[in-house]
Amino acid sequence: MKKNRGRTGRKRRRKHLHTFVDGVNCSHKLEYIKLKKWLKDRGFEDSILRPAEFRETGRGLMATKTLQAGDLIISLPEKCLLTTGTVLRSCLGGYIKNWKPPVSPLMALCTFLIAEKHAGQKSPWKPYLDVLPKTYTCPGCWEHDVVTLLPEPLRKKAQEQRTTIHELYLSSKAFFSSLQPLFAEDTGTIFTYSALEWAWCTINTRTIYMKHPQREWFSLEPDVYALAPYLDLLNHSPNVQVKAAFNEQTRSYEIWANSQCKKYGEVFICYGPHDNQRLLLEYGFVAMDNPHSSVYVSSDTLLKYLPPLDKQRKAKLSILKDHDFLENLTFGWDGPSWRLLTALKLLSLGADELFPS
Ligand SMILES: C[S@@+](CC[C@H](N)C(=O)[O-])C[C@H]1O[C@@H](n2cnc3c(N)ncnc32)[C@H](O)[C@@H]1O
Repeated sequence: MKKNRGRTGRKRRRKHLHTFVDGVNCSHKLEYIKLKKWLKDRGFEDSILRPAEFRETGRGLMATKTLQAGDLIISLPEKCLLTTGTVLRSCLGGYIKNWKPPVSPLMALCTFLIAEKHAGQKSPWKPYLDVLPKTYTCPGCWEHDVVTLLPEPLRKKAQEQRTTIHELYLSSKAFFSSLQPLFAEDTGTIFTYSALEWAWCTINTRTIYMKHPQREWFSLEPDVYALAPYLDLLNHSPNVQVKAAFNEQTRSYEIWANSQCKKYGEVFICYGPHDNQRLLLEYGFVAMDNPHSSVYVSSDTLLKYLPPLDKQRKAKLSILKDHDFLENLTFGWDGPSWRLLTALKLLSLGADELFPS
């Protein structure tokens, strides 16, 4: 009988494979081949990373060799980055410079993404746009009925996110109309609410932090965004550390490993010490085994346990409200946060302690 031919053999082989390979390499797909070529034309030298599908985290980047602390993970030349500078150099630049009141850096980037997506084959950014997600999972994009199922205070934050995008859309309509000379179609059919929602989520979930000097053509909001093709395929892990910054000498955005990553393992970066509520709101996912996990205590819950006959109830609430202490009250792995403890301490003060004579 031939060895390993049966079901047990197949199972064993699969198990053996899984101990080496965490994800399925998808670098052979046409969209990634085109993206790599596009990046190479802009000076990108192939890195040790490959796009892959992972069971736990979806699409991400896989290491083709073991990475040690101190290794360069990726170096993306300035020419590959999409910033407000890119937008100002495009045909949108003149319109942005002439528009009053000035648009925000975020809005300029959203407009650029929508316009380039609309340009299709004609867009020089097509290979990048083709690998961007078609939809996003941030709560601001969820159906209203689904958002109402969320617990407070997450529900309120999700509704605020939706309102933010909606207000941005309404306040930008006139600016979008001003771009009509650039398009054969009615701008109302190009710069739609769903197009803005997609662009807004693209910026909010994928940009790297890169501070640019304040420019007179933009509003005063900080200009700290850069879209970094390919590098933005890196998923988040709260348990890794990397060094990431724009290197003025090499004129490239570089990421350096601070810990080891095994060959064929997923390479992660850390988006910040975020709890799962923040990850869900800003990036549309939650992280397993998140050391920053916390449970939010809504002000309603807090007030439920405040003695109803407390004569100082109104005064205490007013102090907490004025000092913004009715929000972001949490329990973490180490117990109540300092903010929650402070709020609880104030609520449990006796009348003589609250206003000592
Ligand atoms: C910068 S992109 C990373 C690449 C992304 N997975 C992709 O396919 O384009 C950030 C997005 O990746 C996803 N993501 C990042 N880290 C994740 C994780 N640990 N688990 C699940 N999804 C994650 C979230 O959808 C997030 O908004």
